[in-house]
Amino acid sequence: MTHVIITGGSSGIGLALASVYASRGARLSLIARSRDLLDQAKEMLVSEHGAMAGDIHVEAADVAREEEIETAIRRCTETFGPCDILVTSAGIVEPAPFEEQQSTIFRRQIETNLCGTVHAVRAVYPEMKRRRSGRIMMISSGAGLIGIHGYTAYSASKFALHGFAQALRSEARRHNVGVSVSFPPDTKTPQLARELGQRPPEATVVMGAVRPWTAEAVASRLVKAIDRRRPEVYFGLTLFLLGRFGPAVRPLLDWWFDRAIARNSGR
Ligand SMILES: NC(=O)C1=CN([C@@H]2O[C@H](COP(=O)(O)OP(=O)(O)OC[C@H]3O[C@@H](n4cnc5c(N)ncnc54)[C@H](OP(=O)(O)O)[C@@H]3O)[C@@H](O)[C@H]2O)C=CC1
Ligand SMILES: CCCCCCCCCCCCCCCC(=O)[C@@H](N)CO
Repeated sequence: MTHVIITGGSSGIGLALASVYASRGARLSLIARSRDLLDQAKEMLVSEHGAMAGDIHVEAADVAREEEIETAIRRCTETFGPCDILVTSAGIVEPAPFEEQQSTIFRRQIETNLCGTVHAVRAVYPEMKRRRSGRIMMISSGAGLIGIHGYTAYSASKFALHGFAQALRSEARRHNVGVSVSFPPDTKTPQLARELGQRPPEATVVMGAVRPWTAEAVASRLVKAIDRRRPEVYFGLTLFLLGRFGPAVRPLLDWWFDRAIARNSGR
C-alpha cells in the first residue's frame, strides 16, 4: 500500500491532498506543529473521506528543526514502512516591507519554507534511492516565479525551492527518484485568510492578476502531476506563461505592474 507523507498535512493544501489520497486508500502520515490541528484533520479524513483511522498516522514536529522532523519521519516509516511519496506543504508567509520586517521573522520564513523542505527531503531521500523508488513534490508558489512587493523573505524562500528541486532532480534521476516542484496561485486556505489582512496594495496589483483557486482544485492537479511524474507544475495559463517566459518578458512586466501600481495609488 502506498505510504504518503505530507508535511503541513493538517491544513489547507496539505489537508486537501490528504483527502484525495485518503479516498484512494493510501496510508497517510501527516506532520505539522499543532497536535490539536492534526487530530482534527485525522478525524475529518475518517468521517468525511472514508479513511480508516488505522491508515492515518500523525506526528507533531517543526520542520525547521532538523532533528525533530527526522525523528518524526522515522516514526512514520516505522509505522507504515518506507515513504513512497513525500509532499512538502508546510510553509508560512509574513508579508511586510523589507526594512520593517524583523530579521528573525525574515529568517523564520527561510527556515520553514526552504530549510524545512530540505530537512524533510533529507529524511526520506536515502531510502528512496536505496529502493530505487519514490517521488517528492515540493510546494513553492507563484511568488517563487516573480518577486513580489512585501514578500522579500517569502519570494526568496520559494525561488530557492525551485533551484533546490532542479538540482536534486538532476542527481535523483539515475536513482529513479522523482523530484517535482509546484507553483500554486493564491489558494483559499487559512493561510491566505491570515495573509490578506497584511498584504500591501502593491502586491494585490500583481497577485490580483490570477484568481484564487480552491485547495481542492490545487490538490487534484497536484495528485495528477505526481501520478504522471511531472517535474514542474503550473496552475492556469497565466502562471504557466510566467514560469516559461517570465524572465524573457521581465522588463515588460515590471513596466506594466509599476504603471498599474502608480495608477492605483493615484499618482
Ligand atoms: N494559500 C496560498 O495562497 C498559497 C500557499 N502556498 C504554499 O502552500 C503551502 C501550504 O499553504 P496553505 O495550505 O495555504 O497553509 P495553511 O496555513 O493552511 O497550512 C500550513 C500547514 O503547514 C503547517 N506548518 C506551518 N509551519 C510549520 C512548521 N514550522 N513545521 C511543521 N508544520 C508547519 C501548518 O500546521 P501548524 O501551524 O500546526 O504547524 C499547516 O498544517 C505553503 O508552503 C504555502 O507557502 C503556495 C501558493 C499559494
Ligand atoms: C506572461 C506572464 C504574465 C504574468 C502575470 C503575472 C501574474 C503574477 C501572479 C503571481 C501570483 C502569486 C501568488 C502567490 C500566492 C502565495 O504564495 C501566497 N498566497 C502565500 O500564501
